[in-house]
Amino acid sequence: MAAIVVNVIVAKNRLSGTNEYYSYQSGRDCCSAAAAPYNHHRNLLPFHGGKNLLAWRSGISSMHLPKYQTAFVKRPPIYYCNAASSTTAVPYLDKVDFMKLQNGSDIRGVAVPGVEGEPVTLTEPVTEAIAAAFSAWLSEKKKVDASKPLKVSVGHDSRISAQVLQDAVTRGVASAGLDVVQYGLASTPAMFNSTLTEDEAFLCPVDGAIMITASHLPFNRNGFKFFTNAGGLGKADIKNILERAVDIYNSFTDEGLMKSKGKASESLKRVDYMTVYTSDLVKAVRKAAGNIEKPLEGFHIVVDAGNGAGGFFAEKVLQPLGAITSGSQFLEPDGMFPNHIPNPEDKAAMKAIAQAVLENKADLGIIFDTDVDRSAAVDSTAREFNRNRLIALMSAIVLEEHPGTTIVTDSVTSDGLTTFIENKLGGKHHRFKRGYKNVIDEAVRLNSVGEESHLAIETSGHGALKENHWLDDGAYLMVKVLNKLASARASGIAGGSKVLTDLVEGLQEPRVAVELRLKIDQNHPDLKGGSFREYGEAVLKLLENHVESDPKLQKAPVNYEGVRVSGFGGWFLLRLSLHDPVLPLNIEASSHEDAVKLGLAVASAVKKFPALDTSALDKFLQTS
Ligand SMILES: O=P(O)(O)OC[C@H]1O[C@H](O)[C@H](O)[C@@H](O)[C@@H]1O
Repeated sequence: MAAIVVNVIVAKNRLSGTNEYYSYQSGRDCCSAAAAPYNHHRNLLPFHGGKNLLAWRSGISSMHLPKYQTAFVKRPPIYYCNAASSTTAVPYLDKVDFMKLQNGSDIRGVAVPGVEGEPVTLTEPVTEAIAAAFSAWLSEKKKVDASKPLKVSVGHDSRISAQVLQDAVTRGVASAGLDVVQYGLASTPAMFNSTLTEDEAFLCPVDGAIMITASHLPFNRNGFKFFTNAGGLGKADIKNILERAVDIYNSFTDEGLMKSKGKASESLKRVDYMTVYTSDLVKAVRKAAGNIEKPLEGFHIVVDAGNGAGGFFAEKVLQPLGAITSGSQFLEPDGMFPNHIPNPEDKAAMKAIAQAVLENKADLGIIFDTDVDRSAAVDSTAREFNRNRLIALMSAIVLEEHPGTTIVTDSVTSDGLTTFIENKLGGKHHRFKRGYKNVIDEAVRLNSVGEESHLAIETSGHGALKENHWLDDGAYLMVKVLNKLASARASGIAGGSKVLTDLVEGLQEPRVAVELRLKIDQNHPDLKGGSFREYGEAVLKLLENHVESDPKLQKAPVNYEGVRVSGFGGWFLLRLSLHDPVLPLNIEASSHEDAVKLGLAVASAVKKFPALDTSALDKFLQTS
């Protein structure tokens, strides 16, 4: 249970039965500040839009925390009158809408209190119930041999709630009778990989894996991704797990919760799995370079991990391969993300790595998102390989190895990319839907019906290759880039990252490329009790009708989501967000004027929907 009393976070420590208060001040300007005294919390410096940040943590090992997160203040307990110990349902557990925690094929929620309007949804008991539900789901999927319990690996990114949630996940899995192997700080792809690795010394392969992450979302969020050796769980399985979690949560008793703590300590093991995973990456580069020990000797490559989990790449992958990594930045895990959002789609993040490359006169820059399933790069002149350019680069590499293969991408890729893949590289571009799971599943499907595909990749920087078990792995994408660098040099081509830049030569890029996100107000009377999805579909239908009656616009002949339209030398796509009550609008054109013409076509349709917040579009149309 968590209650906010005069802005101070009060959280019940279920196991000790006490409530604990913690507050701390955070933000760039206060890294060295100790915890704010209880009476002085109102005087905290403004942070994140002027809000005071107060956060609760318990049981977080200081090992994983940067200096300003370690100074928590413990306050005397307040006892709730209904908090008596019980062997029936636990009375202080909040009512939780588990189904709202589903975010496509992930689970996401708020794990840290203190942000106005964002109450904690991912509490320890909720987490414990979800982990127990996954374990029950897994036991049903796999044939359980009673003499050998199933094994589940658990890892996390750098978020400040990671340790608490890892402990709760451990209790949930153990309470279901499964063994738990904790990896600590890990990447999402490493967790999937642990279901495939054959190495008993590292207790692998595990039967299931749980990654605790909310990718690039703000510090107060967290979530879970689940894997078996068949890949990441899909939407239907996540829904099933959440339904199971409701029942488990509702039948929690104090006694049961105490027992799960005991079981957790009995069935828990810890393993340094990242060593196995990183040595596999190193081996892959060495093999591709003809078994040279240090194929990157002399290359200067800087890494920007954005204070996420990707710092390992410099020391554990690049250095053993001989690369110089000085100037690498934000490698230390810090769940407050004090430098920039760890997201290769973010402009500030790309600017930071580009600057680091120039300052260090490096050959290449590599940047990861928080949990390392996404990545991007910059060449020695600071030219970015992200979004369409990353797809173009990866397509060039993969099509050299597999001529004519189909490249599956998300829906917001540019027309120039299609021309590049099909005319310059001789491949086939299959522009599918947004969502990394969607593109991967589509590539797998194409192969199953006889259409060869070796790469599924999104503009977001998610990418998976057939040769790597369709594992969605930002680090492996970079391994492919490194292979190219190393093999070019082995065949006598000098010039560092120029070999990469040359590979995307000829890719036409639009002068203007924007994404405007139009929010649907779910409480607006115009929804007439319907869902935001139905409302969004109605907007799309009307837009489609408008387009059909306008001779200057042409609907894309093949399109898998939303309304994609060409006109004025550019294109737009309006679609429903995968997760949010939002209609993202992407526009690309060769001039702002043409982009505005496309935007006006959308505006004339969307204006008829009062629950749609079109201010982002209006603002775009007003700028000249
Ligand atoms: O539909 P949107 O709101 O733009 O979100 C789409 C994105 O959602 C998540 O971040 C997924 O990891 C991405 O694979 C996906 O592309």
